[in-house]
Amino acid sequence: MNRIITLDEFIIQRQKDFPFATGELSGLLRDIGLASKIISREVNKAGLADIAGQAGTQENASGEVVQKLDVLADNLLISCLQNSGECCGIASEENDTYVPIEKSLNAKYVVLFDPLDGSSNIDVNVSIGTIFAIYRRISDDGACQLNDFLQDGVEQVAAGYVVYGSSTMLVYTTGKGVNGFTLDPSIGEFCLSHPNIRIPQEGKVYAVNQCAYHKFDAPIREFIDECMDKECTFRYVGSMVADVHRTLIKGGIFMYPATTTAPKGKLRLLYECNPLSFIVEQASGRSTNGTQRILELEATELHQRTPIFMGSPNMVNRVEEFILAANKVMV
Ligand SMILES: O=P(O)(O)OC[C@H]1O[C@](O)(COP(=O)(O)O)[C@@H](O)[C@@H]1O
Ligand SMILES: [Mg+2]
Ligand SMILES: [Mg+2]
Repeated sequence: MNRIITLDEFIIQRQKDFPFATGELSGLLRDIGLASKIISREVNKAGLADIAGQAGTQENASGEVVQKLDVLADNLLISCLQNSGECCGIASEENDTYVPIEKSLNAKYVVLFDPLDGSSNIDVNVSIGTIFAIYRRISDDGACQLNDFLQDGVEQVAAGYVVYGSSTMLVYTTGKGVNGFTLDPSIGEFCLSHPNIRIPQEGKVYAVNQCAYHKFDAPIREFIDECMDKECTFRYVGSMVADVHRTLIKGGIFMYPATTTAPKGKLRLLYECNPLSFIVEQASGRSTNGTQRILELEATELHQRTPIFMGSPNMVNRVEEFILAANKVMV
């Protein structure tokens, strides 16, 4: 039998890569690993009455319907992030504003997350996920401040996602490559299954909400037309985590462009786009809003949205060429 490397063991091993690390980040990653195991257990019961369906008539900060599992995952992450005492505050897609962690107000890190991504897929038993980003606080000691959360994506210290699919997988980066761990339910441990993930440089799969085709700008439609002419494969789960995970492993492009009805796109910069862009770039892929690198976009509000194009360099470069050409014509 091959030697099993658990997530906890891997995190401890990797601490050696950071000579001045004192173990705080490792504590946070372990907290997130624990929360993910509990969320995974609950997701596996998603069809059962007390977990299924909407959380009353509640809407989140973006005006979207909230599912019971969204609330459960949000609460679980907040409570597990208090374990190690290394997190001074969190910001979540489900909360209007950031939440200081009273027990560890002076801690060094803040964590931002989308507790359950793709939640409209819960009730139809399709893959969903959790996305997280960790930043070093920039304010002095004491309660965290808004600017601790409004940092550029390039400042991320670590980021990752968990996909609750045919198996549960946790994938993360601390800026030195990307590694993936599969949850072995029989021992309750995430085990290293995908070391040093690299995205295929030449992809042939495109993922986009094709129904919105007529609402996209002309260059995006031209790119999609070209994908169809070239007989690229089309895949779209409708859970960003699952679509990006497939893109990372098989290559291709995931896009959520601006539309005439959502001129800033749908996906959230801080909770979805930045962490997944950090992972994709660390796996040698690319991520852009069409004209600018996602990780360099200025964050001005917690629930900011951005269009996004991410994945294999050949396909991201190509969609950028269409956008650039259209912008030149306009000038
Ligand atoms: O239904 P659409 O417009 O294709 O949107 C799908 C996108 O919305 C999301 O579900 C939004 O995430 P949440 O479920 O966390 O709100 C993404 O995961 C997905 O990529
Ligand atoms: Mg989401
Ligand atoms: Mg969500």
